[in-house]
Amino acid sequence: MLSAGKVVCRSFKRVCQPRFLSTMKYLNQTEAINVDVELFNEYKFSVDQLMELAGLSCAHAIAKCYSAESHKNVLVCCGPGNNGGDGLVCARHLALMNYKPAVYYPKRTDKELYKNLTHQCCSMGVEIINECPSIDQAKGQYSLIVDAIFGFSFKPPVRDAFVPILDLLKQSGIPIVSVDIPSGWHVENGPSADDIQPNLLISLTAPKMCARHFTGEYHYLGGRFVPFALQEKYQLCLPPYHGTDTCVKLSG
Ligand SMILES: NC(=O)C1=CN([C@@H]2O[C@H](COP(=O)(O)OP(=O)(O)OC[C@H]3O[C@@H](n4cnc5c(N)ncnc54)[C@H](O)[C@@H]3O)[C@@H](O)[C@H]2O)[C@@H](O)CC1
Ligand SMILES: [K+]
Repeated sequence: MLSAGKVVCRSFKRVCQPRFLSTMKYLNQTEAINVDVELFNEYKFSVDQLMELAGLSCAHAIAKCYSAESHKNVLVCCGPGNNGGDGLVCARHLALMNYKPAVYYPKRTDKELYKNLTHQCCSMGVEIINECPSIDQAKGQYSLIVDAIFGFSFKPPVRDAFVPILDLLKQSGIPIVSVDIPSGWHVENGPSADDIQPNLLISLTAPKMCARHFTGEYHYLGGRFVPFALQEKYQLCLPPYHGTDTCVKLSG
């Protein structure tokens, strides 16, 4: 039985995975919001449950692409919404995985969950920086930047408070890891000419339409929490995760 299972598994990977990749759904903004609402309202997940799994999967995807030895110092930029929350969780897990993350969180959300996530980072020795670093400071200190500024609820144009940090991401040349959506990109139409170009994109739940325009090195899917019935309802055709992995490589 075991060897028959292995054969099925091997042929599944070889024959079926490319089919999944070509039929995988890329969600528009409304579909992304609807899946989100359904997870909370129908399946009764709490925000912090999903955020923990999302942020953990981001830390795992980062570790698969950039080792703590070669990319120890990581600047994690967090925005005001749940994408920023994923960033705070990711920073905490990176610290546990022997990276040295620092968090830049310019517009803090006045909610218990975000206060707790920030407190956890502080208590675990993650530096919280209050000023947006200059390009020279960033180049001297960080070898990787995590972009957890805006996710699927972003509506262009970028408001003034976030222009300096997005300029840093555009101009520093430090590799960028974008969580769910490259910040500043239109969620459906993708980037305009001067938008950031991440090296690693970690789509969460299912890729959004803008991910079709991603040309960076690695694309991963994380957020392994979507119930099979919900995957079927939205015909997500997600690729199979391997074993106990929390993320799966889509390209790279
Ligand atoms: N089920 C899901 O789909 C899950 C989603 N999660 C994360 O949640 C994200 C979505 O979170 P949210 O809906 O809170 O939204 P976002 O985190 O995408 O951003 C919303 C925040 O950004 C601000 N904002 C929007 N447009 C702006 C602009 N042009 N300039 C400046 N600020 C702007 C809004 O005022 C709001 O504070 C996803 O992308 C993903 O990262 C995960 O935490 C877990 C599960
Ligand atoms: K982002």
